[in-house]
Amino acid sequence: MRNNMQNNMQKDMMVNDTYEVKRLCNRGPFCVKVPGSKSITNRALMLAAMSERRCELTGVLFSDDSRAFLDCLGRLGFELIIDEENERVVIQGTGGVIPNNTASVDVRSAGTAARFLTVMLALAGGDYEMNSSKQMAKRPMEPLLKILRDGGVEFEFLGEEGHFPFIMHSHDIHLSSVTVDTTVSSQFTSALLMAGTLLDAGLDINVTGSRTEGSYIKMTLSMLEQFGISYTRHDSGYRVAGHQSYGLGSYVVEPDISAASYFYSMAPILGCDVRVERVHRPSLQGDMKYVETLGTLGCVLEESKEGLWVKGSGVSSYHGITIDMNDFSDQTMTMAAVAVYADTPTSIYNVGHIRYQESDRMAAIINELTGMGIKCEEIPQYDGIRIFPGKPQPVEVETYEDHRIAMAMSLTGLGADGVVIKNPGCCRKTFENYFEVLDSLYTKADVDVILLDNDNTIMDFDECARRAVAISLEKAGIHAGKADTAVGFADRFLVHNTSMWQKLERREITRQELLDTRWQLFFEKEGIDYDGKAFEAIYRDELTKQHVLYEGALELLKYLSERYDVYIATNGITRTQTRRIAESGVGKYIKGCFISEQIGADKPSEKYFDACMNGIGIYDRSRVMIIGDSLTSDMKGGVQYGIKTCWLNRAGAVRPQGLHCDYVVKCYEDIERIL
Ligand SMILES: O=C(O)C1=C[C@@H](OP(=O)(O)O)[C@@H](O)[C@H](O)C1
Ligand SMILES: C=C(OP(=O)(O)O)C(=O)O
Repeated sequence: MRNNMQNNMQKDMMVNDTYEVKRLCNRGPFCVKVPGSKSITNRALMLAAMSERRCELTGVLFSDDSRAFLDCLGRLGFELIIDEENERVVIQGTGGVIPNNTASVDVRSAGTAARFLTVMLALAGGDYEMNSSKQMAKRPMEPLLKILRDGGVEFEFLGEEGHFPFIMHSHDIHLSSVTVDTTVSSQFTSALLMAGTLLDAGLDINVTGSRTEGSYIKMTLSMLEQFGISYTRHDSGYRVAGHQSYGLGSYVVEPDISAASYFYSMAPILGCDVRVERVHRPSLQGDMKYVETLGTLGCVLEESKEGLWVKGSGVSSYHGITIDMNDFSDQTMTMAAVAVYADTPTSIYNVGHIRYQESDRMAAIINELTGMGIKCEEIPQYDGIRIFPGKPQPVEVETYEDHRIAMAMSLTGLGADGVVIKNPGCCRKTFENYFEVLDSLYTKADVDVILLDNDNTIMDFDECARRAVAISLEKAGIHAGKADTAVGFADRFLVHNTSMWQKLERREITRQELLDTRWQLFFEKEGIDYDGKAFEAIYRDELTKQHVLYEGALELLKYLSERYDVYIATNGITRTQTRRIAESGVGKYIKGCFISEQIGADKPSEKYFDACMNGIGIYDRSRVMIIGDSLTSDMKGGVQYGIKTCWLNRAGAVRPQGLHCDYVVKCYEDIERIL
C-alpha cells in the first residue's frame, strides 16, 4: 500500500506494508473527522455494562481497542446491539452481575480493556481466562494484580508472572481499602474507581505516585458523575460507595482529541487552519492541553459550531518550547514531530511512564528521529527528551506496532520528501482509517485557469540576466573590475535590480523610473563611469534574446495546457517578454500573456489582475490560480485579489507572516500533484 489505503483492505495483510508520506502542498483549510475517544468509549462501555439501565452510546469508537472491549463484553454474556455504521452501541446493563461468570476473554492490545476489565471481573466475581496480545503481555499489570491478590483473588499465570495472560478466580473477595500507585499507569486507579461500587461495602482508594491528579483520573471521575455514581474525596484519594444503583439512557462519546491532535499539529507545521468535527472545549480529555499548547506556538484556537479550529495560517515560524507533558503524554511523539519544524530546540520532560506503553516510546522517538537525521537526546534527570530542529531525511520509520509512533512520525514527512512509515496498519488500535484521512488532505485544486509567472518560475531569469550582462559589458567595453568576473558583477546587479522591482511593486517608483535609473544607480555603487541609460538600452536588447527555461518547464506547460487554460502573467517589458516567450517555445502552450507594461499596471495591483480577468473573460475568481515564485507580486497580488495562490518556494524559504497561500510547492512535480 502506498497512499490510498482501502477501507476494506485485509488489516492483517498490512503488517509488512508501508505508507510513504508525501510532502503536503495543500495549505487547507482542512476539516477532518476523527473517531470517538478510545478512553471515553471504553469507560462508557464498562459503566453502562455495570449499570441498571439499557444505555445507547453514540459517537462510539470502532477500532481495535474498543472492538476488544466489545468482544469481551459479548463473551461475558452482555446483550449488545452494535451499529458500527452509525457509531452506536446499545448495551443492557446488568446491575453489576456478569451474565457469564465463567468465560474466556481477550483484551488484545488495549491497556484500558486490560486494566478495567480485570478489576471489573475480579470485583464482580467468577472464573475468567484473560488473554491479550503479546504487546499487552509485556505491559505492567502487577501493581493492580497485587491489590486484587491481597483481596483474595487467585491468579494462574499462563505466561510471565504478573502479566497477561492469566486465569483469575475471584470468589471471596475482601477488599475495602486499597493503595494504588499511578506512576506507571493511571489506568489502575481509573479501574478501581469505576469498579469500586461492585463491592458491597464500596472501596477506599488511596492514590500514590506521580500522577495522582492526572487527567485520565479526572476523566474517570467526571464520567462517574455523568453516570450517576457518587464518590467522595479524602486526603489520600477517593471513596466509592458500594452497590449504587445508577444508569443512563444515552451517552454521547466525544471525538478522540488524541487522534485530532495529529491533524491540529499540521497548523503550526504547515501554517494552515485545521478544524476537527465535534471537538469542543471544555472536554473530558486531557489531551486538550496539547491542543492548547499549539496556541503557545502562535496558533489561534477558535470555537465554531462544527468544531474547534486551530488556525496556523498566520504562523510563519515558531520557536521550540520547554514543556512538562506528564499529563498529556500520549502526545509526546506528536510534540516531537512538531519540534522538528521549530527554529529552536524543544524540551519535553516528566514523561518517564511512556516507556511502558505500546512501545518504549522514549526510545522509539530517539531511534526514529535520529534515523531521520534529526538530533534528539534523552534528558534522563528530567525523564524527558530534547529535539533539535532539522530536515527529516527520507528513511523508513519503524513503528514498533505502536499507533502513536506511526501517526506522529507521519507528521515529519509532511514537509520533507520520502518518509516511509512501516506497518501503518498498527493505527488500527485507535484510529484505523488514520492514513485514509491523511490521504484525503491531498486534494487537487479545483480551478479552470492558470496564471503562470514567467521569470524565476518557468524561466531562469537570473541566468538570462547573467548572460545578458556579460554580453552587454563586452559590447559597452566595460571591465567589471580586475578581480571581478562578469558573473559576480551580474549577481550584484540582480540583488540591486530585485530591490528596485520591489519598489515598483510597492508603487514607490514607476516602471520608467526603474528603467531609467537602475543601471545609473548601480554603476555609481560600483564606481563605474558609464551612462546608465545607454547601458540600459544595450542590456535590454540582450535580455530580449535570453530565454533560459528551467529543466522540465516545457513539460509542465504541456501538462497544464492539456488540463487548464494557461496564461503567462508577468511584470515586464512588452518587447522583452513577448520575444522571450515566443523564442523559448512557451508560446505554443499558452492562451495568452499578460504583461504589466502593456496593461499599464503591475502585479500585485488590482488593476493588473482586473485586466487579466477581463482578458480571460472569467468572473469567478475562485476558478483561477496564480503560480509564481514571488511573494510580493504573485502571491500578494493573488491573495489580495481573491484568486487561488500557489507559491513556488524552490529554496524552502520561511513562509511569510500574514500572507496565506493556498498551496506551497517546491518543484514542478508538486505542481502536477496539485493540478
Ligand atoms: O485511562 C486511559 O484511558 C488512558 C490513560 C493513559 O495511560 P496510562 O495511565 O497507562 O499512562 C493514556 O496513555 C492512555 O492512552 C489512555
Ligand atoms: C497508551 C495508550 O493506550 P492504552 O489505552 O493501551 O494504554 C495510547 O493509546 O497511547
